[in-house]
Amino acid sequence: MSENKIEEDPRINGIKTKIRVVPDFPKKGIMFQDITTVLLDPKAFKDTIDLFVERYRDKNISVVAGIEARGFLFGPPIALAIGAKFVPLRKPKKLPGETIFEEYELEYGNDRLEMHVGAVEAGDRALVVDDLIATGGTLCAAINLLERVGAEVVECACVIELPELKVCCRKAEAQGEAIVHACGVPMIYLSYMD
Ligand SMILES: O=P(O)(O)OC[C@H]1O[C@H](OP(=O)(O)OP(=O)(O)O)[C@H](O)[C@@H]1O
Ligand SMILES: Nc1ncnc2[nH]cnc12
Repeated sequence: MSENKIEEDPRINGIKTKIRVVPDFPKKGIMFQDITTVLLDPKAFKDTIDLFVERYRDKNISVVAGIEARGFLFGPPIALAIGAKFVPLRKPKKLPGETIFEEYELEYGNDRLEMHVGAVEAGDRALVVDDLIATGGTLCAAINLLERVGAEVVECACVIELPELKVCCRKAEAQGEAIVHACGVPMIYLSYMD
């Protein structure tokens, strides 16, 4: 996956230094990557958005789909800057209209993503945005939702990739499990934790 990292840009290191790592949250053994500390620094936050906007502004993206909750922080400014609509992919029972859903497993539990019927149409060109990829289960659920209604998922964009779980992703990929790359969608990320 390293070929998909935005390499060499001096802004990346600045962003990376603003990510706070909290051990044993939300439960023992998890090294939680906290992006709220990036949001406290206007330059790091702007650099994060700009890096994605520079990559996607000429890719004819018609919809940015943001994953609840942290994809809602990065997705809308990217959507506004590239002139795309923003569609929230939400956790269960939050959307008031008719929805479709996908279930998935997390590093620390199970969950489900829902999307409003009609928000994304066949032929839409989609970018999926989240703060972090761990196992890829969440992104896969998002991709499935978008593809079920006929959208083309052009790429997934995350700020952080977890290196220890990347190994799991590669293993899963080799075994042909349904992870992000098995869905056939390229993924870009800015920074992973050393
Ligand atoms: O690659 P995966 O293993 O699927 O994990 C990544 C997902 O986990 C986190 O969200 P979380 O489910 O903790 O929800 P939150 O943003 O609402 O806290 C993160 O923001 C991603 O959405
Ligand atoms: N280690 C982690 N830090 C922050 N968000 C996560 N989502 C899944 N694993 C995570």
